[in-house]
Amino acid sequence: MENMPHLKLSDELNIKYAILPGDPARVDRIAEQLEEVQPLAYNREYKSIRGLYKGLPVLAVSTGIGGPSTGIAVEELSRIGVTHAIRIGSCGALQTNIHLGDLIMVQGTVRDEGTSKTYIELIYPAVPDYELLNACVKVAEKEAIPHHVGLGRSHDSFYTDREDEIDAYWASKGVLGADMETAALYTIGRLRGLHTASILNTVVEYKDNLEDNINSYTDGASKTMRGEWNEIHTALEALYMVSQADDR
Ligand SMILES: O=P(O)(O)O[C@H]1O[C@H](CO)[C@@H](O)[C@H]1O
Ligand SMILES: O=c1cc[nH]c(=O)[nH]1
Repeated sequence: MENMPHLKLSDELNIKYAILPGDPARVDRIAEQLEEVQPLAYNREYKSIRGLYKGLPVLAVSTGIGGPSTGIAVEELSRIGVTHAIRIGSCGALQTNIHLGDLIMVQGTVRDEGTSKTYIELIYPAVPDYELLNACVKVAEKEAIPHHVGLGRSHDSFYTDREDEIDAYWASKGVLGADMETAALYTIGRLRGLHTASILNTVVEYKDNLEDNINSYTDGASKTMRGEWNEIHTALEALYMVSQADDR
């Protein structure tokens, strides 16, 4: 048994399926959709619980903000035997038809961050596992959950003097939304043989005030909270679907 230095989890858990919020507070809201929940660890930004979804053992672990902490989480999860991981994040939309609480299923993401670059050159794509993302899309379609499928952009900064200009550029290239962790998850996950997907809940509409929206999100605005419930539900259903197919 090896206890991971950051997550403080070991392979004794023997759990293959994980959902990964950025925010540790989201772990408690994931718990509301699981049964037989057990707290596991809380070290730095990494808060973890285990629970059952329709009888399937699932791990929920927060990854913190940005690529570096996400990269560490992906590495340690892979070392303790996790094989499938879905990020349930939040994002700012980059298209005007995407509204608060809409989900973005990230089909590929622009690697505009530093962590994935430390692993492999930028010509390597940041893409999800096809089957896992497809399972997420099928759940959203079946349950009429508002969602969009397309490209994301993962970045490392929030408050530079060029944010509007950068957003306008990527919006003009058809990118749907921006987060900070999907590129590290997809790139490092794939290099380590993990099946990954990323679902992002829209907490800022395009051309809205970023700080106002983030604040209203933390205050529990209903559309974004509904989006969060939907992304957790979608990820859990998708993991369950894929686990059933793996068992056959
Ligand atoms: O809500 P999470 O999952 O943390 O995701 C988004 O929110 C944080 C920024 O506010 C960044 O981590 C970004 O990717
Ligand atoms: O605009 C936003 C909102 C959340 N997360 C981001 O990365 N950008």
